[in-house]
Amino acid sequence: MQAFTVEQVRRLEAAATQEVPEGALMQRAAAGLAVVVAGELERRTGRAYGTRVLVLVGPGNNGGDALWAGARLARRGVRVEAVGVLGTPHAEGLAALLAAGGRRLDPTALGDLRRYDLVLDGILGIGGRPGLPDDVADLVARVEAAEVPVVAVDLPSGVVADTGAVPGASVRADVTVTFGVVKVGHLLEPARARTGRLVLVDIGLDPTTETPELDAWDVARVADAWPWPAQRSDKYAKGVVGVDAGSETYPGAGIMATYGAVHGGAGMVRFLGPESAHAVLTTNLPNVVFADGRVQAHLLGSGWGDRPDGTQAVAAAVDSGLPGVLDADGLGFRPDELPESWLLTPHAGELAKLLGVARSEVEDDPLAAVRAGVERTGATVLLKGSTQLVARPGVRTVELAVPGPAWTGQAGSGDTLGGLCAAVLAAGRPAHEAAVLAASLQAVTAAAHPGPLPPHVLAERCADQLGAWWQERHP
Ligand SMILES: NC(=O)C1=CN([C@@H]2O[C@H](COP(=O)(O)OP(=O)(O)OC[C@H]3O[C@@H](n4cnc5c(N)ncnc54)[C@H](OP(=O)(O)O)[C@@H]3O)[C@@H](O)[C@H]2O)[C@@H](O)CC1
Ligand SMILES: Nc1ncnc2c1ncn2[C@@H]1O[C@H](COP(=O)(O)OP(=O)(O)O)[C@@H](O)[C@H]1O
Ligand SMILES: [K+]
Repeated sequence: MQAFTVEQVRRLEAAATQEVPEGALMQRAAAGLAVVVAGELERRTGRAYGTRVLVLVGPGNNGGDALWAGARLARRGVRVEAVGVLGTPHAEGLAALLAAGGRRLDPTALGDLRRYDLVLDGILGIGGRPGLPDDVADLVARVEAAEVPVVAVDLPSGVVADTGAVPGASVRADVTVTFGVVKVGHLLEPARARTGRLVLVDIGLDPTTETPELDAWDVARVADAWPWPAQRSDKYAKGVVGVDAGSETYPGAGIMATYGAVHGGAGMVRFLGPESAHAVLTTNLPNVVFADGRVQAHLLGSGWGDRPDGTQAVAAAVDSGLPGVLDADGLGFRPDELPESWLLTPHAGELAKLLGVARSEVEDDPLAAVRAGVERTGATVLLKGSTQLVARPGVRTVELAVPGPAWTGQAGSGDTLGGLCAAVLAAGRPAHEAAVLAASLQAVTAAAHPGPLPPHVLAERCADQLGAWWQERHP
């Protein structure tokens, strides 16, 4: 699934408007919206006829969509009441609603919102500036407290369409019906969680003229793209990972990273980390080798702490000409320039440090931050967290891994993810693909095994998940 910016959507809409009569796009949007709302009413109450819908109407075309959809619903016997909450409502939309038997209410006459079966959020769409005025925020809070299902028109009002930021109050939608193309904010947290189920209505836009901002992977694409071994692949064809991770202070990081590399399907793992980790690895992963030797991909940095020879260790691995993953503390030892075949795996705090900005700056605009990470280092960058973004040199479109549950956010998950990435890299895949595939595998596995599983246990489940995908493909 691809997502676009507001500026791009405006261009696409302008191009489409040349081809059709005035107002046609809004009519298509309203028609699609009314179908989804009617379906939602039927699913929740068993019928649409006789149900009550409250339409919150802002000053722009987003309110227009909502009012025209309200008119269609009113003609089907839905009792539609509209309330203007910002500026002056779309004149033709309001007239259409009233003509279809809908009513306009004064905001002061709203009363108990629990009498409504559904609220339609037509306050702000792609024309919205961050932040809702206080009285609107109060009303939105009342809707949430009343626990009435909400369908958002195009975007949940209050979220930032181009970044996914939610700087203040915003609508929390159960369903968002968007038009033409998906917007960036639908897919990035925290706005993603406020979007609910996303429904895309075709209004005749042609997105092929624009370069997508985001390319979101889904599970089937991940499973299809996984570097499955060929029948004759031996351990070297699958790829050898050299894990130089952990330290005497943090031996666990090296162990977690090794679990990731083994369970991500590496043909062999050479462990080059601290000796204190050897006994645990020998007991639990006796296939791990402790001798130095040839590898197809490096993994460095997790749990290094303040390693005295960190700079030299990274330089030697990069100079080998092989691809690699540089994680956590290793990021501080990177050379000024890295090749695209090296994957950096910072979380928001680490990327902020790398860029010399506040963590909040990364969190408020992760797309810009991950691109800046590439610009700064020359490497491929995986920004970890609740939404995991991958950017690489010379490519505008940022890839988005399949998201997973928040359970994964615990110490050591990043270390195992580094190992999973290195396994895919060793199999010969480019760094950006290794990042998306590994991050998605971890997320999909966590979703299938909810709960606070320790990262090394989750890594074992990753191997099971790969096995399940393999079986689906080889029945
Ligand atoms: N274009 C097309 O072809 C199609 C568009 N479609 C629909 O149109 C929607 C976009 O419509 P839109 O451009 O009218 O913007 P919209 O989001 O309704 O709001 C703008 C108004 O809100 C105001 N305002 C903004 N932020 C505010 C704030 N924080 N607090 C207070 N006020 C604020 C802002 O005021 P201003 O910035 O001018 O001061 C302006 O008056 C789009 O999302 C989709 O639903 C579909 O029908 C398909 C065809
Ligand atoms: N809210 C979240 N939802 C889903 N996954 C998350 C969330 N927060 C973190 N994660 C996952 O957990 C990992 C934690 O990585 P990181 O912070 O580097 O941990 P560590 O360095 O302790 O191993 C991330 O890569 C991501 O995969
Ligand atoms: K809206």
